[in-house]
Amino acid sequence: MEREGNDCVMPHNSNMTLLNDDVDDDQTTNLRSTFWLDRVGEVILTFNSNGLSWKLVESLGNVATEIKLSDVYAVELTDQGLVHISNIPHATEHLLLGHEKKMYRFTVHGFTRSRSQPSQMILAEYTFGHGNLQTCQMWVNQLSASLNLEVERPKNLLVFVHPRSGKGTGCRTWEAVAPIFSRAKVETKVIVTERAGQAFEVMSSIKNKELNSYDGVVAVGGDGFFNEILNGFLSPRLKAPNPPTPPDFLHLVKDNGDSLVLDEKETVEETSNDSEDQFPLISNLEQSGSRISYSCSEDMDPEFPVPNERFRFGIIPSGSTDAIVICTTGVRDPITSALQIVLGKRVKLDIAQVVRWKTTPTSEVDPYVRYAASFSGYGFYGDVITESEKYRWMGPKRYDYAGTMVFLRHRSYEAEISYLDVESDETNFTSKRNRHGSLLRALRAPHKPERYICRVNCKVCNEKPDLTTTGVSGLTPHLCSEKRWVRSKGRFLSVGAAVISCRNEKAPDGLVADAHLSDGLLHLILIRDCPHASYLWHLTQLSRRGGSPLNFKFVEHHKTPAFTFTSSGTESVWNLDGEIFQAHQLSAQVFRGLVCMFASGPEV
Ligand SMILES: Nc1ncnc2c1ncn2[C@@H]1O[C@H](COP(=O)(O)OP(=O)(O)OP(=O)(O)O)[C@@H](O)[C@H]1O
Repeated sequence: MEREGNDCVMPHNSNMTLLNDDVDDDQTTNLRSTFWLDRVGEVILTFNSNGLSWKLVESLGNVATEIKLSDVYAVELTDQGLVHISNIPHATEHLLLGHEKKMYRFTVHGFTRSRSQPSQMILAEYTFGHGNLQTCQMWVNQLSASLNLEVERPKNLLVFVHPRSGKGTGCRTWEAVAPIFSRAKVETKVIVTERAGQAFEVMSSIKNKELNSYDGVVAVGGDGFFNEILNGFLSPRLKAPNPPTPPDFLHLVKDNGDSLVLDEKETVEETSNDSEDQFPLISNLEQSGSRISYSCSEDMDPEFPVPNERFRFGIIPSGSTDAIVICTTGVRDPITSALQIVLGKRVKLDIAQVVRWKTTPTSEVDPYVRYAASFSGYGFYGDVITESEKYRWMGPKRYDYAGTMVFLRHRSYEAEISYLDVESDETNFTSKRNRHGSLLRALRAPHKPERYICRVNCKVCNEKPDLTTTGVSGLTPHLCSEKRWVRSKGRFLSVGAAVISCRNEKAPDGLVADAHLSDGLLHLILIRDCPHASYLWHLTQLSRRGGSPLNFKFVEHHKTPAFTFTSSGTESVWNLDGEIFQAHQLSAQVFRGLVCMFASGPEV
């Protein structure tokens, strides 16, 4: 057997770090053996609390290659088979010559990161060969036992696949990532939908007991499909009060004799306060006289607490826009999504509650609640989604076509919007927000170029909410008082409320570059009627990385936890997470970090 050279080859795009022997010796070594690493050569393999590291036996240097246990998603004992045993730099030559040996083997599955796109995770596997089966088995047992201690990782998932989403590749996308789940020993119950609304029905009718047997739900599809699953989950389980509204808005609704309208001080029955520690803002509802309650159906199906830290949502992108997955994982990549799911990543996501009071100007008041994870938009956005439905056969290109058609029409709409003003009152941003000067600046100056971008371990999102500040669902009566409501009336080309930045391929920085995944604020963007050319300029800025789409006189940008909308005309089409939503009059609020995603946030 030839051993030539002593260089160690780092896998392409490796995220592995270099260790020297001194560092290694400081760790408690669990195992150390000599193996043949496929395509590298004979190595000394060490397993310690840091993870796995290996070093070529004949290496003159003392560097080793390492992979952290947290970056390993599976370990498998493979059949006896061939291992390429040649050392570098002549490996290619030997591989071509078929320099290999039959051995017992085990494979460690992990990932590396793309150099050009740090959020993108690339599958990596390392196959170690040994003459003794028991040695391989012992390593596999030890590594598997350590992986089992990673309690955040899911074991059982409900997976919905939308076969027709995007370019109609939902099933193929799932087939491409399914081996990652089986290698990681994650059980999956897969439902391939046959029609719109099916995932909603399954999620809303599934018994809490069964839902509890899953660690989460995965959507293989686009934003609209995720929205459907989210609504199916929340609609029967989250009993939250309606959004706060200005007094005249409520009167308007009440005057119409609607008995379902909750008074702001009315208390919804509560059965548990488990969420208090994890979601202080949401538990703060109680302080404002309103409470979240959990459902408990008549046949004594156990309650399912919402919010719920354990139960998470995953998205494997296969849609037309995939803005939610880009914002939560950093890329539009099924492999990255699958890895973040099996590795048990977690990030909290704000959810907007949108209550439609009237569908059309003449319809009866009939409150209807929907939830949105990314965006709600009226005017231009509603028209584009309506127009695009006519061209579904075009696939994702329908949005370009519909967008152009709607832009050319240049329609504006008369409407009245009221929003809770939390930006102008500095006394509200006490304690923590004051201590983070940059956060305060980011809240005060919507048009300032300085942007505090949401990223992995985001300070803004992780900031413990201050109960005296603006709170999402924890709005105090003080914050909802009349003087806090600011009214904007006129003709608008569009009215938009972004929950997250909504980054996508058409708008690389998103609609609002400095929006956060869970800061408890909506970004209300009002585009007032303006010349066609000015609007084009705004749209052009949206499509450019580093553009300033909000820096126009005809654009209003308000960070707010709640707003109301009343159309003064007959048009009533909204776009909720990419789906049509008819609403002549609505109110909305955001719940901070209401759901948890299997994602780590973007590496920007
Ligand atoms: N089997 C199915 N056939 C037709 N429509 C379906 C099916 N399953 C789900 N849907 C619906 O299709 C809609 C769009 O799904 P999805 O978001 O995955 O696709 P998309 O191409 O990205 O569209 P969008 O851009 O609207 O998000 C969802 O609202 C969902 O309810």
